[in-house]
Amino acid sequence: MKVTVVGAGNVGATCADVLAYREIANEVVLVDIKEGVAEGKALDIWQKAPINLYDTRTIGSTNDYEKTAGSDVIVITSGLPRKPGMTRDDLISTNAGIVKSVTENVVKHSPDAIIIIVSNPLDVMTYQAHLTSKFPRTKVIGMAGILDTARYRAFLAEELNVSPKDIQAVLMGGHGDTMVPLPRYTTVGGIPVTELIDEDKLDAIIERTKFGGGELVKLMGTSAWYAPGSAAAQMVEAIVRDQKRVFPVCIKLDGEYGINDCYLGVPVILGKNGVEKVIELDLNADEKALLETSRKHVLEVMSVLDKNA
Ligand SMILES: NC(=O)c1ccc[n+]([C@@H]2O[C@H](COP(=O)([O-])OP(=O)(O)OC[C@H]3O[C@@H](n4cnc5c(N)ncnc54)[C@H](O)[C@@H]3O)[C@@H](O)[C@H]2O)c1
Ligand SMILES: O=C(O)C[C@H](O)C(=O)O
Repeated sequence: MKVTVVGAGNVGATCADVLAYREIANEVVLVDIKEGVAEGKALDIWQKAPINLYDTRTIGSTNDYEKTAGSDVIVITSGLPRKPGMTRDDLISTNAGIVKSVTENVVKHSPDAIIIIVSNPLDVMTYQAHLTSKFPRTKVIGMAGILDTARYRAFLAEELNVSPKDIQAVLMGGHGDTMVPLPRYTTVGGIPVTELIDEDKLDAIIERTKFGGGELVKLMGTSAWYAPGSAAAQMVEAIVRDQKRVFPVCIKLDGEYGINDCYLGVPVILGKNGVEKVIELDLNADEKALLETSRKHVLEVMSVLDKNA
């Protein structure tokens, strides 16, 4: 299997590294616009292979998309990250242009690939890539839900002093402050989380999760990469190994949850065909209201992209 990662910055290089050392693909091509950066990082990852014992071939390219030809999966991480004081939506004008031109280049050389978007604002960049590629909606999807859910699970594991491995959860909606955590679908080793934690503590964890990206931007002056890069690699793994994993993934909704033409995170089954099924949960009135707020927010940002098109 061949995987291309566009953007050899913090998230892209981390994703390529995870794909290599976990041998998720046979070949990983890392592309960046900055001269030599992708080649250098790909070479560094390759030189780690004899130490960490893997044989995934990593290749770097400065804007030469010939090298990406025939990729099975493409991960797009190119674009600006936010700085303290910015929202993800502030990145739209710069990143929409980058995602559009990168998508044009990758689809030319890999017409059958599945595209995973990471660049922000995530839901709207997924829209951009879908518009540009004209691929089916099930093959142009965004990574955010795995990351947001991981943050929620990590905070819960810390609070309950249990292994993060035993926490299962679902988060829905846009990748932003309006994301929709679902305590009703959160379990700890099969036990509903609400039986193990006070309501006010759970509410505080949900609030922290919603602003989890911003917390890291404030600490580091730029956004996170270890968890995001690993989350994108986990989506690639589900596809190339046809694992049928159940993950929250951003996709254009086509009637599911009574929503049309909006890109939102929802639980799906992910396998060799991309999104193989959107899972429709029976949301209660409060959960539906939160999802509606999230939908309205994403639609507003989508309309900025439409105006600038
Ligand atoms: N979806 C998520 O959950 C999530 C999580 C973390 C980061 N992000 C987003 O991912 C993006 C990348 O973040 P980062 O921390 O890796 O940033 P970064 O600045 O470290 O890396 C971005 C890279 O993209 C490259 N690039 C820019 N234009 C390009 C083009 N036209 N072609 C190829 N490469 C190009 C840059 O040269 C740079 O190396 C940001 O938009 C960030 O907001 C999303
Ligand atoms: O917060 C950001 O700007 C990056 C990313 O979306 C994240 O959640 O870490």
